[in-house]
Parts: sequence; structure tokens; C-alpha cells
Amino acid sequence: MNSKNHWLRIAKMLWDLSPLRVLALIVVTVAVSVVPAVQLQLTASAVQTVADAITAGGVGEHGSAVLAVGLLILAVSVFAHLLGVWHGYLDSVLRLHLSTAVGEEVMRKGTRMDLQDYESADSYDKLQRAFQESSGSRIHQLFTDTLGFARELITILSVSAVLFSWNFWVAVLILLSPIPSAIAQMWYGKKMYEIEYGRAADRRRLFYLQYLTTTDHSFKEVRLFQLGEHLIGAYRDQVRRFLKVDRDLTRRQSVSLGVFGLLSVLISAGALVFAMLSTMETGRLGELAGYLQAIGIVQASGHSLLVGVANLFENKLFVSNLFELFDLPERQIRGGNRAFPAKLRQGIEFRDVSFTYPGTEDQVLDRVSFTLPAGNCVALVGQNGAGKTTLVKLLTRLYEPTGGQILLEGVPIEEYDLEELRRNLGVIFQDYIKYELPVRDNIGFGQIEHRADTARVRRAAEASGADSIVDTLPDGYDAMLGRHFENGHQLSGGQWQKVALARAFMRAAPIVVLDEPTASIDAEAETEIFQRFRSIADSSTSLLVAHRFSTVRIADKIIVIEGGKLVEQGTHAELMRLGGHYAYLFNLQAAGYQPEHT
Ligand SMILES: Nc1ncnc2c1ncn2[C@@H]1O[C@H](COP(=O)(O)OP(=O)(O)OP(=O)(O)O)[C@@H](O)[C@H]1O
Repeated sequence: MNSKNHWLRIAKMLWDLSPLRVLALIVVTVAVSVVPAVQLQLTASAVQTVADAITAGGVGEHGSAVLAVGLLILAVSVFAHLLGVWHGYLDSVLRLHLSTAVGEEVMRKGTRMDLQDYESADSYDKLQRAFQESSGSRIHQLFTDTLGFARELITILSVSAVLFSWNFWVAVLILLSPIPSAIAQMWYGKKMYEIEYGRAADRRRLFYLQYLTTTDHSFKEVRLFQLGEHLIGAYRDQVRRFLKVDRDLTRRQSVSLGVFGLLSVLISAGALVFAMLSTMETGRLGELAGYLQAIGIVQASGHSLLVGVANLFENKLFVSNLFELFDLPERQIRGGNRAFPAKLRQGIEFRDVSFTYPGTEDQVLDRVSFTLPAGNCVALVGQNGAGKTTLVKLLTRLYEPTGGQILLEGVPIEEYDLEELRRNLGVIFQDYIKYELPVRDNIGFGQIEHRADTARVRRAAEASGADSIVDTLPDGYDAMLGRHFENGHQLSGGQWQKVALARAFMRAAPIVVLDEPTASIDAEAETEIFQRFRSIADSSTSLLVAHRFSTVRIADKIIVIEGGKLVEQGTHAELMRLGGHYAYLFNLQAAGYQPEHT
């Protein structure tokens, strides 16, 4: 996308936020820009009137002229001061509005992306970079830089008009004077930016190393595996590599700034000599004062103008990342118009379902076919990496099968309205979230619109066994969980899992999918939870991924997956009779619970 489009988008965003403020900012910027030229004229007039008064031998008839110029200088200074304050105010308010709007848009974008964007290393990297670099202040900076560019340009043009009206060659020299030092500065800025841009991946690695040594999440392993020194060493090595490059660049910058800056000084001095000669010719002493002031203004504005161009370029690249993020395609997975059935009669069927993760070659599921009859509980078992969670992701439509079909009541699942389908699914994944929020949210998020309904939250907690944990907390359902915020209560792994399970039960959905929901819960509590779950949700159709066979055996049907293929299915008794893979795994686990000599 070209920069013109960027600019139009930013202008539109700002305009939509506050058209009056944008207009006011533009007007104020133009007004602020011409102040230096006016002040230049006034300085020249002030010196000239005073000089004329002295030449005339006293204030006398020149008194009123001196007073008038004095009052004008005062008025312009007050005006310039007030304009400056107003400019700053408008700029800050627009920045605040823009940061808020962009921050919100970035979050919204995050919620609209597909799981695939988060799970593929390539797109995740892109997404994270865009999220990290995309702040509203970058956009605002681009806007401010552009306005700043316009302001300096107007200042230089208006000051030039005054200078050229006095003396052509002095004007040319004064305007040339800032160029050499600004070029040196620009070159350095561009080089530094290129280097930093190329360091993006290394910077993230540094950030990660710091993260590992400074968060509660990694503290235990870092301390007990004694990784601290290793991590600090890796950090130091990387920073030293940066330092070497930066030092070389800074040295070269100093040399070039020294040489080019000298050239700027020489041109300014030349301009001053010319100005003195010209004043001696014209006798207009006021202009000499004006030239002296102009050298300062042009040096500052010219420098800002040229360096501002480099900043503009740099910010434009960052802003491109943000717009790239905004333009990423959303929600490729779409639903149809079909309403979700009032009651499930047939259930769900996986028909020859195959799947390969995007950007990979391996077929993770290979023509898997089975049914999940309405009102039944089906368990999925299989070794790590067999494809169980992938099946859950397909059923919940986080991914689309690359082959075959999933049918709900005999109709392809993609024909159902996606939002409605998801509303009718109660799901908990093995990597569930431990929300650092009150218990009410942790459970109520399962059905956000009933979050305030304590009776309902309590029923869900009772079903998962989380109620006994909540009873011990001082604020009950309003108690804060986790350690990140004040008065938070940290739970054990199993307790967190019961809370997460309550979240899935909160929804009272006709289809419940539990992906290893009880891995951290002790066997006794687990059996109890499932018995209760089956009695509460006996009409729901559920899919249960589990490793513990004591849980699995309560299912109406068990599906055994191996290397992405369905290898066996049946009830616990049927599979045991079959004496195949399930029986082998069951016996293996059962043997683990037996004393060695019995
Ligand atoms: N996002 C992904 N991109 C590419 N491959 C993936 C992705 N997620 C999982 N896989 C691969 O798919 C295969 C099946 O993974 P899946 O998570 O479905 O296994 P699982 O049976 O649930 O295992 P576990 O019991 O360990 O949870 C594995 O080989 C895994 O490496």
C-alpha cells in the first residue's frame, strides 16, 4: 500500500474522531508557522526604529514609533504563546482519542482472526509484531510529523520571503547553512533505523530472555534448574553484539557530524559577513538584527524539516505494519443460515474426515469416520499426538477438514449459523485459561450474559466440584483468583481445572466437548465429577478426550485413534473383549495401579 493511502486512512480516522479539532489543529499549525517570519520583521523594525531615534539624537518624534513596535512585539509574543498552548492541547487530545480508538481496533482484530493465524509460526510472528508495534501513538506520530513538516516548511518559506526582500545572497547562504549537518544527521538516522529494523527477531529474543527471568510463570524452573546465569549470559552476548555495531556507527556519526557540521558553521559565518557588508551598504541596521535572528530560525527549522523527513519515513513503515494487520483477512471460516435444531435426534457424524494443518505436509487425520449419537457420551482415546485435540478443533469449527465432512443431524456442519453453533457448544480445552479475575468471571464467562446470576454460577460450580473451593474463599464468588492482582487467591492445578470445568457446565449446552478436563484432578474427584456430569447432562451429547481409563469406561462409546486413524471403536466391554489396542493400553494403565506382587 502506498503512503498516500496511509495518509488518507489516518486523516479519515482522525476526522471521524473529531473533525472540529482536526480543523482547529490545521489552522493553528499554519498560524504558528508564520509567527517566526512576523517576529523577524518586528525585530528588524525594533532595532531600526531605535537606531533611527539614536541617530536623531533622542526619542523625540520617534517615541510613538518605538512604542508601537514594542506593543506589537508584545501582542505577537502573547498571541504566539497562546497559540502554542492551544496547539499542544489539541495535539494531546487527538493523540489520546486516537490511541484509544486504535488500541480497541487492534483488540477487535485479534478476536476476529482465525485460530490458524495464531497457530502457524509464520503468521503468528507477523501478528505479534503488528500487535506490539501498532500503537495509536505511532499513527499520531506520523500525523504530527507530517504537520510538523508542513509547519517547518511554511516557516522557512515565510522567513525566506522576508530575507529575499532584504538581500538575495545573504538569504541564499542562510538557507543553505543547515543542509550539511542535517544531511549527516539524516544519514545516521536512516542507518540506525535500518539496523534496528533488521534486529526485530533478536529484540524479541532478548525480550523473551528477560521475560523468562522476571515472571512468576517461569520462576520455579529457572530457579531450580539454575538457568539464571545461562539466560543472563545469552542476553549479555546478544546485547554486546548490538553494542559493537552501535559503537562503530556512533563513531562514524561523530566524525561526519564534525565535518559536515563545520561546513554548516562556515556557511553561517559567511552569511553573517555578507549580512554585515550589505548592512554597511544600505545602512539598515535593523536588517542585521533580522539576519542574526534568521540564522537561528533557519538552522532550527531546516534541521527539523530534513530530519523530520527521515522520521516520517520511519514511522510510515511502522504504520504499514499496523495497517497490514488491519487488512489481514478475517474469519475465513464462515457459517450458513441454518438454525441450530431445537433438539438433537440423530447427533453428529464424522464422515471420512481428513486434516492437514495449513502450511504443513503431514496428514494429522486420515479418513476418520464415527458417530456421536444424540444424548450419548463418546470418549476419544489415543497416545500423545494421535489427533484427538485436532478432532475437537474441527468439531468446534476452529479449523475446516481438508477432506470428508462433519454432519450435525445429517446436515453438513458448515451450513449452520456459526455464532449459533458456538452458543450451543460447551467446550473446555486442555490448555484452558486461568483468568486472573474473580470466580464469578472464571465460571460466568461460560455464558457471559448470565454472569451476574449467582444461582446459575453456583449450579455450574456444584457440577464440577468447584463449589467446595469457592466456599473456602472469603469473598465467595466475588473472590479474585490468581496472583497478578491485589487480594488474589492462587489455586492448585486441580482446583483451577474444576473452575474451568464449571465454565463449560455454565453453558448447559446440548453439545459438550471436554478435552482432557480432569488431567490435574485426583481420580476419586474425577469419577464423582463425571457421574454428576452424566446425571445433570444426561440429555446432552458429549465428546470427552481423556487419558485416564477409569473415566473413559463410563462413556457409551469409545473411539481409539492412532496416528490420525481410527483403529477401534465400541463400549469398554466390547473393546476389552476385542483384546486390541484399547485392551492393551487399559491393561498397561491398570498394571500401573497394581502392587508388584499380588
Ligand atoms: N497448529 C498445529 N500446526 C501443525 N501441526 C500441529 C498443530 N497442532 C497439532 N499439530 C500436530 O498434529 C498432531 C496431532 O496433534 P493433537 O494435538 O491433535 O494430538 P492429541 O491426540 O490431542 O495429543 P495429546 O494427547 O498430546 O494432547 C501432532 O502430530 C501435532 O504435532
